[in-house]
Amino acid sequence: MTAVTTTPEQLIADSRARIDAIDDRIIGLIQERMAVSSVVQEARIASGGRRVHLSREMEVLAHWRDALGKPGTALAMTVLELCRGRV
Ligand SMILES: O=C(O)C(=O)C[C@]1(C(=O)O)C=C[C@@H](O)C=C1
Repeated sequence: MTAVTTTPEQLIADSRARIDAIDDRIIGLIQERMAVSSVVQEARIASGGRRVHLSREMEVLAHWRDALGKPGTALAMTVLELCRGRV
């Protein structure tokens, strides 16, 4: 069997490349979420409703908090702001 040695520098560089790739996927998913969220908001506005739906936002915040703890709530608030603007 051949031992494969990795230097710390190589491990860090490889891991950072993976992190950058993961960040690109997260950004892509957020952009996709923004587009879907716009569809919902525009449909609601077109039928006489408001852009913001607070009880639904509470469900979204709870979902993120349950998965990621308190920082998940802060992250979800930022995601919601990206999706519907500032309230
Ligand atoms: O689910 C909705 O009703 C949406 O409009 C989507 C969404 C979201 O991005 O999650 C955006 C604005 C609303 O205030 C609530 C939630």
